[in-house]
Amino acid sequence: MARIAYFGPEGTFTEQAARTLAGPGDELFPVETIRLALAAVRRGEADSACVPVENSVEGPVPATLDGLAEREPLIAVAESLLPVHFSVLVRPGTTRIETVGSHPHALAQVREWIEANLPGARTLASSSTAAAAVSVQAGELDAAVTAPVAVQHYPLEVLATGVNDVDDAQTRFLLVRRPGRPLPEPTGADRTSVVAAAANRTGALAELLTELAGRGINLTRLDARPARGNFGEYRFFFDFEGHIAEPRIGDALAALRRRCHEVRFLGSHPRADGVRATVAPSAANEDFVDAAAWVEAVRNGDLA
Ligand SMILES: O=C(O)C(=O)C[C@]1(C(=O)O)C=C[C@@H](O)C=C1
Repeated sequence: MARIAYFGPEGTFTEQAARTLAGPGDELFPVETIRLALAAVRRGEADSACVPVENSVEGPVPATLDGLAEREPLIAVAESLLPVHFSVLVRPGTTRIETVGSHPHALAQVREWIEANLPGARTLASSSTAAAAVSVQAGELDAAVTAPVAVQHYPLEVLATGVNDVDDAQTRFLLVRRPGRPLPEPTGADRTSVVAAAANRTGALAELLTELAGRGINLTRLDARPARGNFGEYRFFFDFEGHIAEPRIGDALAALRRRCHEVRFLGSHPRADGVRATVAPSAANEDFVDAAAWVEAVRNGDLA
């Protein structure tokens, strides 16, 4: 039985994602912020944490990226992809809506709906969608933009549902744990994540990308976040197809390690969408194994 901390309170999208990732008998508990969910794992109060990492409309979740790049390392061992549809919840009997709250990622995905349907309402950021529902219940907000399941957790009414501006929006969530145990096995449909700090000079990022491209590795995400030390210095977050157990991926990670003053491995795990890696010609794992065997044989004086 594992204890899984999730970005709560109850009724968030993250709770739904955590339920898809939990095993039978696992115990889930809500934590107020992404930072605290990661801290619970670092402190050993949780075996793993479920946190959002990227949304197809609003992009990366900065608190998760920064939280994984700093302090003791954590490793993503699984992911979940959820369709994101929003409801607007109000207290029963509400007739006037002056304030609408939600997580900033959620507010950004319903901007057009609010402009068209609640003109003049002020939007206010909450720590999560469900935290906004708690504020509505407490009378601090008039309406909350939440996951449809939130209405099952709070004594509120659905004013409208399906209010998202983009129909097929999705959010990807990670299950992270401390290092020190074997990684998930490669499946052929895996994602590897790293964060790297390159030197602040011409072409440094291009060189890293060339290391990946030259090994036929397909990127699925690239984000930059301030390194927080010197203004203008950035950390780069790379997600790409493949698993560190594969020779071409191991080879690429070794190259990033050589080129960067800081590289942190953030995990290799199966992709939730099951998309198998596309491998460029001459970049298959067998090609790497074959080429390494040839070099070894030449070194030994057996071949020329
Ligand atoms: O607040 C929640 O319900 C969350 O799980 C967070 C979060 C996010 O960070 O993107 C998850 C999915 C939605 O895109 C909106 C909010």
